[in-house]
Amino acid sequence: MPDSPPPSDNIVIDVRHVEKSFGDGSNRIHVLKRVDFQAQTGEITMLVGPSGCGKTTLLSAIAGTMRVDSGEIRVFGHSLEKMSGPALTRFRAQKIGFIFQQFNLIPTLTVAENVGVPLLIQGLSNGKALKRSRDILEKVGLGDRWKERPNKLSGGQQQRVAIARALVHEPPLVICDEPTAALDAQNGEIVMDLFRQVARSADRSVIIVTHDNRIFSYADRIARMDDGEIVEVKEQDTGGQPHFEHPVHV
Ligand SMILES: Nc1ncnc2c1ncn2[C@@H]1O[C@H](COP(=O)(O)OP(=O)(O)OP(=O)(O)O)[C@@H](O)[C@H]1O
Repeated sequence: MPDSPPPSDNIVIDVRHVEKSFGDGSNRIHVLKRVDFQAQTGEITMLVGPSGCGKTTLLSAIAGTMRVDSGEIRVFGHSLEKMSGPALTRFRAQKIGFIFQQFNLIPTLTVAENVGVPLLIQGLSNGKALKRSRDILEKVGLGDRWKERPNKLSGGQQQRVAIARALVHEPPLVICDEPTAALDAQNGEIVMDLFRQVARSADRSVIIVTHDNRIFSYADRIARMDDGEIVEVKEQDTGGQPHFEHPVHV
């Protein structure tokens, strides 16, 4: 396949003709079928679609935690396929904050130590990392829980710790899989306002996979996926004042 032209300045994610299958022989399933997808800086992009259509698989490919079979994924103009494993790991640590469905908190560390992990990877001292971790824990409403172990917290509180850890090193790209699933309206609003702040920066971007119809008004762009393909992309005017909906059903 010919090398793609470099993306325009505000395209942060550029996915072209990406395919991915799992399994062999008669068990083989073609999960991503020639996906094309873009996301821009200064925006929240939501990826929606029925369960099993391939959203998490696409997110994992963009996050560089899973290699694809064919096609190309550029993040900030860098082609992920062309990076070696160690280079990809370094790139991810610097550029991307992740929130996955499983919160992946380390049970033996305190809440603040968990949040500080990306800062330690970047070489900050323990003291500075702790201060910044406590600051962001304050913002997600967990300022008083920093010394606890994660298993002492509820599911929604653990989700907020995972969100704090994804944002603490101020990565230019934040990638989230169902970030509000375990959150009540008040905490959902706090978290979405934080994502909104991130996406207000001209050089940052937030991608959210979600089934949560309470948060759709925060999206600048909604990409709908079905059966391994992006079938529709809609731009939304958030009017500067998106708000967390109180749903009839979630
Ligand atoms: N590592 C894997 N090995 C085999 N099959 C997989 C793997 N990961 C995902 N799949 C399959 O790929 C399909 C798409 O899964 P994926 O998790 O991407 O869907 P999704 O749209 O995110 O679903 P949901 O909304 O329920 O989270 C499913 O059929 C799933 O079983």
